[in-house]
Amino acid sequence: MDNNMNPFNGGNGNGSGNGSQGPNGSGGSEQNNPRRTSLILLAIAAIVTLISMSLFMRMINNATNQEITYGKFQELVEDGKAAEVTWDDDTIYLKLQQTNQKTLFSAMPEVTYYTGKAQSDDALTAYLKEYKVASYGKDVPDSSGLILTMILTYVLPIVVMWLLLSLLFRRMGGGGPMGVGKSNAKVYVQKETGITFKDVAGEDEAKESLQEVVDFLHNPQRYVKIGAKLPKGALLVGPPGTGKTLLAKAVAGEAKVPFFSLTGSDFIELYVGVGASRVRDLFKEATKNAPCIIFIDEIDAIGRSRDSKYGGGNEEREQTLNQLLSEMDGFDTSKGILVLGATNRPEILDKALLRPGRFDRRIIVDKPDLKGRVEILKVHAKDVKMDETVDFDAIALATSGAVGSDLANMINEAAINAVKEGREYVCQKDLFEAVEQVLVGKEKKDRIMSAQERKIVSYHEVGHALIAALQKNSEPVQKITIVPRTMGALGYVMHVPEEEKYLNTEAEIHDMLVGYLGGRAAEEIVFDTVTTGASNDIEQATGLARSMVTRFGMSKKFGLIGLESVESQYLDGRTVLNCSDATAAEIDQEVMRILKECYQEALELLSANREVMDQLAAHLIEKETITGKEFMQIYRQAKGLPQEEPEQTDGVQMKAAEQTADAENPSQSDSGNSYGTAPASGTDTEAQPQSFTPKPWEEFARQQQEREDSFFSGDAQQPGDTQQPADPSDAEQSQEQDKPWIPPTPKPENKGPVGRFSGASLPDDEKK
Ligand SMILES: Nc1ncnc2c1ncn2[C@@H]1O[C@H](COP(=O)(O)OP(=O)(O)OP(=O)(O)O)[C@@H](O)[C@H]1O
Ligand SMILES: [Zn+2]
Repeated sequence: MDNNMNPFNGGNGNGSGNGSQGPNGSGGSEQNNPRRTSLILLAIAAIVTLISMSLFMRMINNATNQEITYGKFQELVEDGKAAEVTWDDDTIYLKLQQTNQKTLFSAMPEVTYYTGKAQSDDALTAYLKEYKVASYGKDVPDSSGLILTMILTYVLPIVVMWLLLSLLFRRMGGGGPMGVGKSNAKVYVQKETGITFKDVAGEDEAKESLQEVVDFLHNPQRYVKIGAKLPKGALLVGPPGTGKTLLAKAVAGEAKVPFFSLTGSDFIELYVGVGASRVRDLFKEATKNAPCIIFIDEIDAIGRSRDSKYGGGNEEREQTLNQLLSEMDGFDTSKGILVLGATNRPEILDKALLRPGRFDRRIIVDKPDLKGRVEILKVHAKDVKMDETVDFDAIALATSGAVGSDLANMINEAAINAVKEGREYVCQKDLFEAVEQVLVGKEKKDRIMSAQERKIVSYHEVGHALIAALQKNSEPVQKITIVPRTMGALGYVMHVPEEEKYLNTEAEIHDMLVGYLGGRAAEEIVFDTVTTGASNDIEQATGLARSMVTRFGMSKKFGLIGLESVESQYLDGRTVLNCSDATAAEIDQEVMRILKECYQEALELLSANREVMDQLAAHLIEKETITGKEFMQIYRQAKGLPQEEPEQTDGVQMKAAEQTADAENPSQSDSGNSYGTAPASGTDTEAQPQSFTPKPWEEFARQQQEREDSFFSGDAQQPGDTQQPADPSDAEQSQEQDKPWIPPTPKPENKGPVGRFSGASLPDDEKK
């Protein structure tokens, strides 16, 4: 529920395309060993075969050859029983006359008799001639032919078999029959990657803790002299795409030591025991190369808790983990081996892995704040040509909740957009477009919507925007559009916060809820019927309202009770209820009550401003997209307010930023009317954008200006609290891209809901 609100958490924000994975170094020396072993093995196999073959041949020989005395030989010859006699240097061989009689044994080979040769060749020839026995001197069959046959018959098949097997094993990824269990760790020395702390923007605290480690690797003696020990391991923890892998590489780069990089799943193979032997191998190799860094990415793949709650009980994984635990105990840190791990799910790691002496440092690599985002944008914009309109502060403000990989992706999209339009420099408009692309997808220009559907969507979006404008606590509207997007939104309202926020007040959340429901309220007022387009709004509103009840202690009925806790704070922010079924039913009632009240309020606000709404909608239908500035102009005019920009308000009122967007997606079936050809599908609704978390209060002033000049600085997001506190729940609707999201909440203090959407900027002045 709630957690999902945060679109950025939703996983779309994951890694940018840059290869963030470990480096592929050259295969190290370990390659040679398997090859040598294979050769030795082949030789042994051949020798064994030959020996056993020759033994076998000798046995057959023994059965067919029989030694006799010389006297017996003479007797056989003289009796005329000999059929043929041959001899070599010192032996005479004799075959008997065939008996013609078929016996049981006739299939047996003929027996050859042999005896020592006592005469010279000539004498023997003469002697045999006398008895008319056929004779051939030196005509013994020579055994070399036999050996050749043997090789062809027996050794060749063995070799062929060996080759086939090796091929098979290699296919299976084991590096030859003997390669199973070798670690795939690639050694690469930092020079090759050239990543240093400078390439990692934001994340100053994480860099600081890692800096100490680097220093230790540089001068271990200094620490050893005092008696300090290098931490054995440090665990980098944080949401996907925040730069954990990048940081690990930067540590190796800064320390200029070899860097062994593996992913947790590299250890696990088909056979039980392979993982453990890979771990052993890895540490052996690392010890040889000390000082060095071992980096295990996605360590949860092997470090998952051994109890069954998180899917423990896998023999291979347990063995691998046990081996890792004992290796980490075993190595001597004064040699300078540091194990870095990275994970998005620290909560599922085995406790034994986290205790001091193993991964004793936990380094949080969280979503970047406003300043961090500006820095990340700058790092990635280094090699991109930008013109003078580019203002990273405005982009950063609009992307609260975005992580490093999202921002890297946005810069790249912007550059691609500029090229598409034939420009040589990237301008601010490209960047904002890229932000929207990442949040809500590209414009879907080929979707033709019927006039009626366009009208419905316009009123729906205007409903959201107008509520924002009428409320005090909403974020300013940056842009309203009814151009459908590929991620499902049929239209959306983008809000940009005036400043990054870490907390949301109850009033802000309430206004946010009313804003979410404003789209549906507008439909009901104007068309007397409702469509499926509000599904995402409803989902967002429900999640937010639920978090108010279960996590923020904002319901009178329940008071300050924690009814839900967040389970995976860095990934989807999933929550679990910790209350009885009866209470769960009451929670539902309470959520329903809150939503009903908010909807009622939205209906009242919009009904009271029906004319303004009609004017705005007419304008939107005609233009398709209007900026926040245009929106405010029409709004003021319709309300008879002075046109100038309002002053800034004091910092106090911060609005959470959020955007509301809605998507409408109507699936036809549902209530939606099916007017249009468009396939609207429900999908639309949901495109969720990612949400970024909001940030601090810096810069109020700036924002307003930006707003004014907005090219259109739109943005969407609401800010929730930035850091983790927030809950997700509040996130806004996804569909529209504007969702606010709430960040996961780690710290209690901050949990705020997240941003709100709607706030029109103007309202302040005019406040309803
Ligand atoms: N703080 C940052 N500074 C500069 N670039 C960043 C930063 N964070 C992320 N990036 C960009 O995002 C890319 C992906 O980051 P990285 O692979 O380090 O994320 P990760 O935290 O390891 O993610 P995962 O948990 O999904 O493995 C980097 O290659 C880099 O281009
Ligand atoms: Zn909506």
